[in-house]
Amino acid sequence: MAEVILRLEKVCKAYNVGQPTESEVLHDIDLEVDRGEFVALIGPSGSGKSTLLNIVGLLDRPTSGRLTIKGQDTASLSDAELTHLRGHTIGFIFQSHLLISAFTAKENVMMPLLVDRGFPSPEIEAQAGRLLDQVGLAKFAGHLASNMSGGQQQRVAVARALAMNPDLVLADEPTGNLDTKSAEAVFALLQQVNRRVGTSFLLVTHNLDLARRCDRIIEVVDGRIQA
Ligand SMILES: Nc1ncnc2c1ncn2[C@@H]1O[C@H](COP(=O)(O)OP(=O)(O)OP(=O)(O)O)[C@@H](O)[C@H]1O
Repeated sequence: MAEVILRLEKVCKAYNVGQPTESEVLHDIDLEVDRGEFVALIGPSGSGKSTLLNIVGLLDRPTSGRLTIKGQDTASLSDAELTHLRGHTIGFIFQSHLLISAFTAKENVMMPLLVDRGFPSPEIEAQAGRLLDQVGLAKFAGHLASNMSGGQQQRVAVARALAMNPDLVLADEPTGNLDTKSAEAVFALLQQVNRRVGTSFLLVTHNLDLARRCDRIIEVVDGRIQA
C-alpha cells in the first residue's frame, strides 16, 4: 500500500476568529495524498485553494480538524518544530518565482540549503549545480536571475523547491504567469521530477488541460471538496 504523505481530517479554517467579521472559509476538508501522487487542486477564485495550501504547507494552522504529515500529527508541534518539518518535507513554488534578482541562479538554489546548514560548503554548491542540471539550466548557473526569462526563472524556482529533497511540493499556479510554451516546459519538468524521484505534488491551477494530465483532480467549491 502506498504511504500517505498528507492527511487532512475534518479540517476547518476561519479568519478573524472572535471578531464580528469572523468567517469560515474551509469546511470539514478530508483529503489524502500518497507518496508519488500528482494531484491537481482546482476551483473558482475565492473558493479556498490558497488557504488550503497555506495550511498544508504549515504556514497557517487549521481552526479545527487534524493535519498529519508523514504520519505526524501537526497539532501538538511548536512553531519551531513546524518550521523544521516544513523545511525538510515541503517545497514551495509560487506563481511569481520570488527569486532574489541580484543573486545568480546557483545562489538562489543554494538559499534553502544555506539557511538549513548555516554556512556555505562545496557540497551545497555541488547540490545546487546538480539541481540546475536537472531542470536543464546547468549552463545558466552563473547568470543573474534578473537576466533570465520568465520560464527560466520559474525553472530555477523549481530547482530551489527541490533543494531540500522534499516529500511534497506545493505549487500555487506555477505556470500562471508564463506563455504557453514555457508553461508546458515547467509542467513537463514537474511531471518528470514526480516520475523520476517520486516527489508528491499538489498543484493549484486554473488550467483544466494541465489538471487533466495529473493523477487526480480535487475540486474546491465554497470551501468544500466536491465529490
Ligand atoms: N487573511 C485573510 N483574512 C480574511 N479572509 C481571507 C484571508 N485570506 C483569504 N481570505 C478569504 O478566504 C476566502 C478564500 O480565499 P483563498 O485565497 O483561499 O481562495 P482561492 O481559491 O485561493 O482564490 P484564487 O483562485 O483567487 O487565488 C476568500 O473569501 C478570501 O477573501
